[in-house]
Amino acid sequence: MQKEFWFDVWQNNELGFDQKAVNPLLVSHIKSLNLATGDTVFVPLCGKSIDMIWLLKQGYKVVGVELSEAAIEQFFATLEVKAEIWNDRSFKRYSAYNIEILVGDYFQLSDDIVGPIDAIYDRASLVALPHDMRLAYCRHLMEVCDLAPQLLITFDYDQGLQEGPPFSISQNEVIQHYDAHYQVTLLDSVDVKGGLKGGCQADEQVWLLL
Ligand SMILES: C[S@@+](CC[C@H](N)C(=O)[O-])C[C@H]1O[C@@H](n2cnc3c(N)ncnc32)[C@H](O)[C@@H]1O
Repeated sequence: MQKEFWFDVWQNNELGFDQKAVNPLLVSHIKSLNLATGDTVFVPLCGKSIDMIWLLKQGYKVVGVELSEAAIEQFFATLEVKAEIWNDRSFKRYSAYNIEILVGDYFQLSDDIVGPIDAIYDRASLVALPHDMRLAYCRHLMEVCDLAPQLLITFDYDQGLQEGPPFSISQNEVIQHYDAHYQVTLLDSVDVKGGLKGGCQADEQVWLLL
């Protein structure tokens, strides 16, 4: 998926992935990360996810990265907070009380740009990328976050029935990406109500990486 694809998605408002309510798997399983108030959660490929507002309300700091500045302008409008904005190397940094969003290319991040991270929350991020980008995405995530614990949400469905994104990620694939570095546990698997994109049967799965 090239950058232009995502810029078009935001420009054309094709936001089927954007949730109107907080992800129930996040709410049910955040406790598995054993976070303390004030800990920092990294949200890669964050879009304008409402889950970030929920994380802030739980008392966590949030660091996100997102290609689309339009998404981040919409996010801060929803949050009803005015961000300070400045240029930080190849990123535009949007900053307000407990939240920092880096607008730019995830693959250009380094650990000193991201800062210390206590946990990673990946929802609709790994699954947004085609197979050839996912290996680089996972390696980069482990590098910039120094193997911080992770809550990962994926979809598992018959890729032959429907094109991504979101792409189907099998149990084997999660293990291939992360098993050498983390203890990988499948916490829950739920049927997507009404199917994915209004049709295809799919399971939404939540993984704990410790
Ligand atoms: C499917 S959306 C998911 C957004 C968010 N995680 C959510 O749950 O709503 C994927 C997002 O990744 C962003 N994105 C794709 N490639 C990126 C990259 N290389 N760097 C930063 N953001 C990227 C897109 O602009 C898009 O907002």
